[in-house]
Amino acid sequence: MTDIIISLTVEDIRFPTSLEKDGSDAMNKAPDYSCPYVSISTQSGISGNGITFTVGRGNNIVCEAIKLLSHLVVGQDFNSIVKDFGTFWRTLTSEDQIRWLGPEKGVMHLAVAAITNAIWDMWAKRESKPLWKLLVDLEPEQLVSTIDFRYITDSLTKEEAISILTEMKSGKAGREEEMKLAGYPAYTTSCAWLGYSDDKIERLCKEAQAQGFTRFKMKVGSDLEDDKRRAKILRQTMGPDNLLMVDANQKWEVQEAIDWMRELVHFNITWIEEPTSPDDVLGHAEIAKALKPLGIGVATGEQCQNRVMFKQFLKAGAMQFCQIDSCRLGGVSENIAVILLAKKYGVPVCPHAGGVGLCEYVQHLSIFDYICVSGSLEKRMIEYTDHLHEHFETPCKIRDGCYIAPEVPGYSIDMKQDSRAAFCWPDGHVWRDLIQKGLYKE
Ligand SMILES: C[C@H](O)[C@@H](O)CC(=O)C(=O)O
Ligand SMILES: [Mg+2]
Repeated sequence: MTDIIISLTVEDIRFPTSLEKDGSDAMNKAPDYSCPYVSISTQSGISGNGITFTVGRGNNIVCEAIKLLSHLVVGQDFNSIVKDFGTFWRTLTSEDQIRWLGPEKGVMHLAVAAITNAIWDMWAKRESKPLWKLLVDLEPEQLVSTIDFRYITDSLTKEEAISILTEMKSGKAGREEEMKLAGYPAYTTSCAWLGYSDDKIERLCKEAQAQGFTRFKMKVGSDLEDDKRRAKILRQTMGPDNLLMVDANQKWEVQEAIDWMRELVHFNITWIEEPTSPDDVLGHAEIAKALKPLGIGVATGEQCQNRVMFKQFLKAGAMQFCQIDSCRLGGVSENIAVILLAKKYGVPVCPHAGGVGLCEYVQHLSIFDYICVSGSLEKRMIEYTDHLHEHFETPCKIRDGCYIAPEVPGYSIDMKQDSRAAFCWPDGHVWRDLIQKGLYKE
């Protein structure tokens, strides 16, 4: 039986997070967490929502890119899509003329992510399962059929992917129980955005510890003396045994990254994230080699364009922590491809979640990773940021510093109608007020 997709709409939703410097870092000094919000529905009345993430200006361009792709979605049979998701995914990334705008990178790939995330949400809702559970219950062959293996077969074939998933069937039920009871370990970035004062960092770190967090990330890269002072505050507040990660958001040259991190080494740092350009595989490899004797790994991925780039980072020893991004990669299927690649190369996956809705999303991916692919929590944790959860119908839940497995069907991204109306750019009343006060320009 067919179930034709009859509509795809997109809204430009933005939050004025830059007013409080929430989300600020060395490269993005004043981000306004934003998302194109896609809604898709079928003739039988099933619907799904999806987002991708931007930091404000340009969100409208991604909305336009989504509209440009919509003719490839509307009119398609939803049941046929989920039967052969990989083929459908390729139609979105390989449209004869639009492909020139990527391929599989930048604005067009963000658009693919929003659309396919919405379709996965719709699929999970139809099965009355949270997305992670849909993934866990799919047979290896069907799960693998959602992936486009083009350009990665030299490193991971369909057959290898199926055998990884088949081997990991053993112990799945126990791991699923564990995720429901104890959850997946998290770290918080929310104490130490670059624009926060020293007092605020100390206060937020204490509050986060009281909530059960033992792992923290701090933004670095603008001024070395500032970084040392802030790292000292954090270390003193969190104590010597808790984990500290730092994130430079692409600020440095390769040698500069190595030198800067040598200056911070005595703060006992687990990883340096995005030390340099996200495209510089060999540069990352050089940094990783230099920092290995200091016990510091390199983490990257939030701006890693696609599975092909991840393949190179993983093969070159250029990332010790693989930071998949639910909205930068082309949705769930491409994230699964990278999770499988990471397993093959023995690199732990620690998803990026600094942005609106990303915590809601990546919890599903990591829980699936643990149950079906890695089977391990060693060196693995999901980022948590404490912003904007109140706008979602089913926000992620953190207990004792861990994400608790979601129970509600879908991909946890339904945004409240009131929030969408208030924060719609530029006509939502929140934006109208801010524009009128002269704080923003249309
Ligand atoms: C602009 C975003 O807030 C970015 O700083 C997030 C990020 O790098 C992270 O969460 O990691
Ligand atoms: Mg980062």
